[in-house]
Amino acid sequence: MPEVKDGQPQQRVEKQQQPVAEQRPQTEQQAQQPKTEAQLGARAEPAKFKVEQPHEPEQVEQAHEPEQVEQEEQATLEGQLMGCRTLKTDPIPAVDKSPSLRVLETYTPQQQQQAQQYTAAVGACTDFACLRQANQLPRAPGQFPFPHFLVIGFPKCATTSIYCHLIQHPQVQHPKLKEPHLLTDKCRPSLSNCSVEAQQQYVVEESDWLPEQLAAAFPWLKMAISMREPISQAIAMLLHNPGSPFVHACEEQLMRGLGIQCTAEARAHYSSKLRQWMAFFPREQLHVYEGITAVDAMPGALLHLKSFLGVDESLPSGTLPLTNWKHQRSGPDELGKYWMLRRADYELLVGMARNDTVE
Ligand SMILES: Nc1ncnc2c1ncn2[C@@H]1O[C@H](COP(=O)(O)OS(=O)(=O)O)[C@@H](OP(=O)(O)O)[C@H]1O
Repeated sequence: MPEVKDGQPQQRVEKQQQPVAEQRPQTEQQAQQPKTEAQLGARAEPAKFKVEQPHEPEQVEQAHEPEQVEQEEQATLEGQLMGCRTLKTDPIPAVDKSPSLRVLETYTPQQQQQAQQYTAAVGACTDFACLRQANQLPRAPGQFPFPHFLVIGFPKCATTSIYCHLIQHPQVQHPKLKEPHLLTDKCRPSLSNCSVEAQQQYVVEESDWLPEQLAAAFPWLKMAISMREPISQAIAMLLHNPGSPFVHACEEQLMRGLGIQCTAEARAHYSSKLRQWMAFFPREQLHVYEGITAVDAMPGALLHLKSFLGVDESLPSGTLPLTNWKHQRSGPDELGKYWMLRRADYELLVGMARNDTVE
């Protein structure tokens, strides 16, 4: 999970070089690869909710020459941006993150020491109990407790693009992976029982226990919740992996124009999930935004998101990249056969969406 450092130092000691293969968790192969049926099924289930979770604490790096550190940081960023290409051939341009480090110069030696000690303590943790203890340490001005925010679901609501945008923000300390899969059902029923090893098996995207546990462990946490107009969200869910048995099972309905039964399974069921998060987090810590996938609404939605997170709204840019879109994952021919949406089917979908909204 990105840790926002509100105008405060990005601790270079937190950076850890990885082998190139590990640096590219969201490469085209991985980010754009169709997910397995189990993954798609899990997303489609009403009880599931996608969570971008806290990143594995990074180890303290050995001291390096400043030039070498700079080169390594640039290489790391380029590695991460590999999975954030707008199109297969157009990488998102890297931005200069150095201005965020200048705030260090305004700190007194004691504040610098506090900032470094806090960052090192948090970075050395391998479980939630340790993290809770590290968060008792004094922090430098502007230094947020860690983790500061989560970007949570819903699936197919441009979360990859949001990750790609935020990892370039100089005030955001981001996870190495977009979805680190840090929490697994081995954590149940208590996050404090989790070791980092256990947490890495697979995500528990379950809103029945997670909000309560997270609120208890990190009461300051801010939650950004991305939503999308429900019809295109459901269609995107269905076409996440056109070659999958899940889609084949629905093929007849899809060929008729996205049959109601299949689409019903793929729906996000926004309200029931949101209710569970709202039960445990105060409203001011929840930012629910929709329309970020709509051309007209995107700039405003992006500004509001960054304002909620407490970071400079103008950085790294005012535009959300377009990543992980269906035609990038599959050829247009493969998808094309599913685009014969008839008026009657469309009206059924609208009716379903309206019911969702009423609910
Ligand atoms: N900037 C921008 N504008 C408009 N639409 C956008 C943008 N960025 C991502 N998207 C669309 O978001 C869909 C992918 O969402 P996710 O990355 O959250 O998908 S995933 O759940 O992580 O697989 C995917 O939707 P579909 O193409 O309908 O599948 C993307 O096209």
